[in-house]
Amino acid sequence: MVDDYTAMRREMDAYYPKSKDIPHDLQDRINALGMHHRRAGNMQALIFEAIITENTAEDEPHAPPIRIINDIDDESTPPFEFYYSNKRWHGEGVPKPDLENLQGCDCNGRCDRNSETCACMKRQRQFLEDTGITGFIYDERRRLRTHEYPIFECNSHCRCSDDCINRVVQRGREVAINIRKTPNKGWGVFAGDKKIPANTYIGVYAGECITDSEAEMRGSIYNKFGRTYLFDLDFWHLKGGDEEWSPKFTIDAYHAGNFTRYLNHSCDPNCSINPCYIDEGNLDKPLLTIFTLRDVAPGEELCFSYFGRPDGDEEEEEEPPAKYHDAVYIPCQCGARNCRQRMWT
Ligand SMILES: C[S@@+](CC[C@H](N)C(=O)[O-])C[C@H]1O[C@@H](n2cnc3c(N)ncnc32)[C@H](O)[C@@H]1O
Repeated sequence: MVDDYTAMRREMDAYYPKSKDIPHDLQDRINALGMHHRRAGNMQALIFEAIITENTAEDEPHAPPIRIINDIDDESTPPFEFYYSNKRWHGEGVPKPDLENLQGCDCNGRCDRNSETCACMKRQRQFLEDTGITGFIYDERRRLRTHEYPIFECNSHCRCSDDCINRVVQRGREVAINIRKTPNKGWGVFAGDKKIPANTYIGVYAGECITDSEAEMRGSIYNKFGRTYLFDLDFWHLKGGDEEWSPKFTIDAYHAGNFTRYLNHSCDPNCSINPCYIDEGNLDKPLLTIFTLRDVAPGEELCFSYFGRPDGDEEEEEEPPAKYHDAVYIPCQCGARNCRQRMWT
């Protein structure tokens, strides 16, 4: 199955999704119904779950189905305001995926973690120098060996096999998760019935890739209703020591996105966000990939820190980037012992 899937991806090299093509017909029809119909019992949850399965069957063939659960109030599903998708949709002014500068490896079968010649290994090694890690960033069980470092997976130009150890994010989600209503943070993402081990891939923060100026404009609209799904492509390895550097692109999961748009903030997060490159040679456009930082118990909520990884300096309050000058502060409801008590949205 994975073999077929990767072959299909290779053929589709030339195709990339664009924001203007995000389907919205179903969302429009459902939103046109009266509130009575939109809240009718479990029907909505079944439709929502079916849409998720249908829209993601190709790119996460091993994923257990996602359940929508609400034992808090009578809102049967999150609002039907977005197109459910694991893909990245390219907005106006955003360059298409750079496949010309994408280098593949010439390995046979699975890439060898001790190889001296694997091009993907060499590229990865450049970015792991200060960690002391040799080999790929994944271990034999496909778990992440260090967090918040750029991940360079084998790609469509590589000769290695589909079961190569350096292909993890591209295989799609394999763990069970549910979207569940929380008492005080809206909807959230929770582990399914099984424990999720530390360093496991959870999902990709999917959505529209938009320019910095578009993000600023959308940010001030979202701030008015106190809910934002913007995530800047802002990582240390892109700055190269340049104090003036600012992110060129932002991911907006408002119009299109997947379950990761429901990940809430925690001051003591159990997940991290990591930049990852697969079929993209442009360093400014990594995928945002979510991995567990520690073992997650069955049914536990999955959260990441909206302010980057806590560095232990609790006195230091992170400020929103200058472009989100009208960001709104709200009380943080994460409940962690080290909670900063407030967050910006
Ligand atoms: C990306 S959305 C997360 C999903 C959101 N709960 C929902 O129902 O759509 C971010 C929003 O969730 C809420 N949120 C997330 N983490 C929170 C926290 N720790 N405390 C309070 N609200 C939170 C805020 O309204 C924030 O703007």
